[in-house]
Amino acid sequence: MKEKRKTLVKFSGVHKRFGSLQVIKDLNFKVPEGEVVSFIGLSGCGKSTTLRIIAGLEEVNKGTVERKFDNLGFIFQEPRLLPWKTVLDNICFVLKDRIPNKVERQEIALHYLNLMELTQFKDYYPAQLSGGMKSRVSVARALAIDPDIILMDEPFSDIDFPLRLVLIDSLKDILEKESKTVIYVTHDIRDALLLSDRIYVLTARPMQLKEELFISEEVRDINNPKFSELERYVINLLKEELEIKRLDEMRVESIVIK
Ligand SMILES: Nc1ncnc2c1ncn2[C@@H]1O[C@H](COP(=O)(O)OP(=O)(O)OP(=O)(O)O)[C@@H](O)[C@H]1O
Repeated sequence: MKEKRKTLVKFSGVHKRFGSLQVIKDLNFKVPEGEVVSFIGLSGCGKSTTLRIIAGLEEVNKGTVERKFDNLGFIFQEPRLLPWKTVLDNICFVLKDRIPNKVERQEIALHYLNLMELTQFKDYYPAQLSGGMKSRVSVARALAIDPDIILMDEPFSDIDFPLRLVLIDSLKDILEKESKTVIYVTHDIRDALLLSDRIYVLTARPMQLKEELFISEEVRDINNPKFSELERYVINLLKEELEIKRLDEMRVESIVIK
């Protein structure tokens, strides 16, 4: 019998408003330990808000949020690196409390920089890096901390697709080997299909779950015809949501014009 995994995050009937703007409406989902779970939805639907709620940075207006983890790593949409420290030192800095030995800290940092194809830039300062390189440093930093759960908010959006494939491959390897739990937010369907065990497709705002998809190892391969089939399927789900959003906007405009 398959071992039942512990649930690290569970949303039950969650609602979130900013003033009069209802962003999340009756959202229900769970994130089991050891899974990579992606959230795919249109821009502005409420994905980052959901991550911020999981991280305890936002309160909800209604519903319950269960969090069964002690520490988390948060990779924000904009990489938050210390500008006065080199790439290597940015990572060593966050390891200070856990790893007292400096050489050991550097070894861990270099291991994750290598995975993100950044070894040759270890002595650069953040201002000398491109946007995509900074994002990769923030991914390496979150992995190095070894948290119970990692929240990733579109970390690869500034990176061209061929390099993204290489990085996603490295990331997949390490996530599998170390059985990490990850919540990955993106509007790139291919990233989500390549990385995830489970995908939550979201509706346009107010955000709800539109569909839950389980992705097998076999499908997580860009050369598998089932990959393209599933990609088209998700594109169509999002197109439906775009239509609904447009109709809603037209309705609001016509009310304003009246
Ligand atoms: N602190 C806030 N105050 C007011 N409105 C907010 C706040 N944070 C987010 N919003 C609004 O909530 C909605 C959802 O924002 P959010 O950043 O969660 O979307 P998203 O799905 O992550 O978008 P994207 O994919 O473009 O990053 C947006 O309309 C945004 O303007």
